[in-house]
Parts: sequence; C-alpha cells; structure tokens
Amino acid sequence: MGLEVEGVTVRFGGHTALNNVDIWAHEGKVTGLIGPNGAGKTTIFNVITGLQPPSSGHVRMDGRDVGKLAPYRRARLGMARTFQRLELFGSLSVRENIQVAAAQYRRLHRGTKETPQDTAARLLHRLDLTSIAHVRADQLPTGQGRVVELARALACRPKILLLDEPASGQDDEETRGFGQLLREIAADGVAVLLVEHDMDLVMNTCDELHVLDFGKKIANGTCDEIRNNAAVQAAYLGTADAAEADEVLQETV
Ligand SMILES: Nc1ncnc2c1ncn2[C@@H]1O[C@H](COP(=O)(O)OP(=O)(O)OP(=O)(O)O)[C@@H](O)[C@H]1O
Repeated sequence: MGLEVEGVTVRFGGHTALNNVDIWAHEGKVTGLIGPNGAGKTTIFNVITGLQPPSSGHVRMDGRDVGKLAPYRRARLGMARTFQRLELFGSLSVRENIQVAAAQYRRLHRGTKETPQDTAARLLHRLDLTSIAHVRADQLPTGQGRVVELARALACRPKILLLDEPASGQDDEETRGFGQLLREIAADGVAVLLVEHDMDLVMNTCDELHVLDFGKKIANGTCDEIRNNAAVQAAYLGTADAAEADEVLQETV
C-alpha cells in the first residue's frame, strides 16, 4: 500500500517534461526521487498532488485512482506535501503554524479526539521545536523552517508524505537529524517520497530510489544499486565513461 504513479506523461507545448513514468512509494519506507536539474521531479510532485494534470497516466493512493480528484480531496485522503520554497505563514508563530494545520485536519475529520493545541504540543516536542514555539515563522533560519514545515505536514496525519528538497538551507547536523526523523515517520507506517539533491541525506535515508533524467525514468533500485548504475552516473556527470563517472560520483554521492 502507498503511492503508485503509472505511465505518467506531461507535455508543456512541444516539450515533454515527463515521458511515461512509473514510480511508487510504499508505506513504511522512505523512497527517494532523484535526477539532475530539470529532470521532472517537481512536475511529478505536481501531478501526484493534483496541481498539474498529466497528458496521460494514473496516480493511485492505496490502490484507489485519485487522478480525477482535486488537490484538496487528495489531501483529505492523506496526502501531504512540502515545497521547495518554504510555504509557512510568516506572521504566525511556530506553534500557530502547526495548530492551524491541526485545526483544519480536525474540522475535516470529525472523529479526531486530540485537540489542535495538543497536536501542536505533541509535534513541537517530537520534532524538538518547543524552545522556538513562540518565534514568528518569518524570523526562522531556513533550516528550522524546514522542520516546522514537516511538523505542519504531520499535523495532517498523512499516509503519503511528499518532500521537495527539504534539506536545502539546512546545515549538516540539521540534515542528519532530519533524515533520522524521516526514518521514524516512515516506521510509523507513512509512505515518504523524497526529492532531494543532498546525496548524503538521500543515501543515508532512503530504502529505494527512482532516478529521472530528461523526463524519463532511467533507473530504480537500492542506494547501492543506484550508486553503481552506469546510466545514472552518465546522467549526473554527462559522460558515458563509467570508470570516470564512478570516480566523480564516489566523491559526489
Ligand atoms: N509550467 C511549465 N511550463 C513549461 N515548462 C515547464 C513547466 N514546468 C516545468 N517545465 C519544464 O519541465 C522540465 C522539468 O521541470 P521540473 O521543475 O519538474 O524539474 P526538476 O527535476 O524538479 O528540476 P530541479 O531539480 O531544478 O528542481 C524542465 O525542462 C522545465 O523547464
């Protein structure tokens, strides 16, 4: 169970941004989606969440085709996303940002017992944000903002969590902590799909990877398999010389 994307194609005028792409993210796992700039990673997130209608293909959540559903209806079914650019409510505090999301969730899921205040307190504690709970979101360094965005997504109790470059703006220590959090969130039964350029985070956190290049899926496998894949090395380095690529990739990855 989790997320399945099957045969998705997206055309922008004459440009094919995604070409018959299949990817998946299983519950309980962190799945990475990587590829060079312009490979189509954000476009596929937009297709999954319903912001970008595909020219063809299917998106399924727990086996149900959600391709015709508006973004808010997919969110109601348990899809949450963070964005490349932070999308916090700048004038609200960290606590309020989480509480607003929790209140919205509770409004839509009437059986929810936990109050938004308690949800916020629980997530502040779990994500080690209690000491900055009162700080306005627009006063936060980006690295902390990323964790608040994650907390806000978790307030919606997602089954599928899509993260678009969550490590950008984080220092090495923050990124390590973030990776650990993602592992814990997946262990709670969430399907985590991670788009990320920070290869340390990807390789230390993901159970499985999909690789896109120029809108096509060129590889899928474990981190070790992907590290040693000649097509991936060539895509990242623009060379078909596997030996040369391998040398540089060992330094990059
Ligand atoms: N709305 C759009 N109209 C036209 N072309 C687009 C549009 N959105 C994306 N593209 C093009 O589609 C391709 C895929 O873009 P996308 O942003 O999905 O790549 P990406 O893998 O997320 O890149 P990055 O790692 O730089 O964020 C690129 O060539 C991009 O220029």
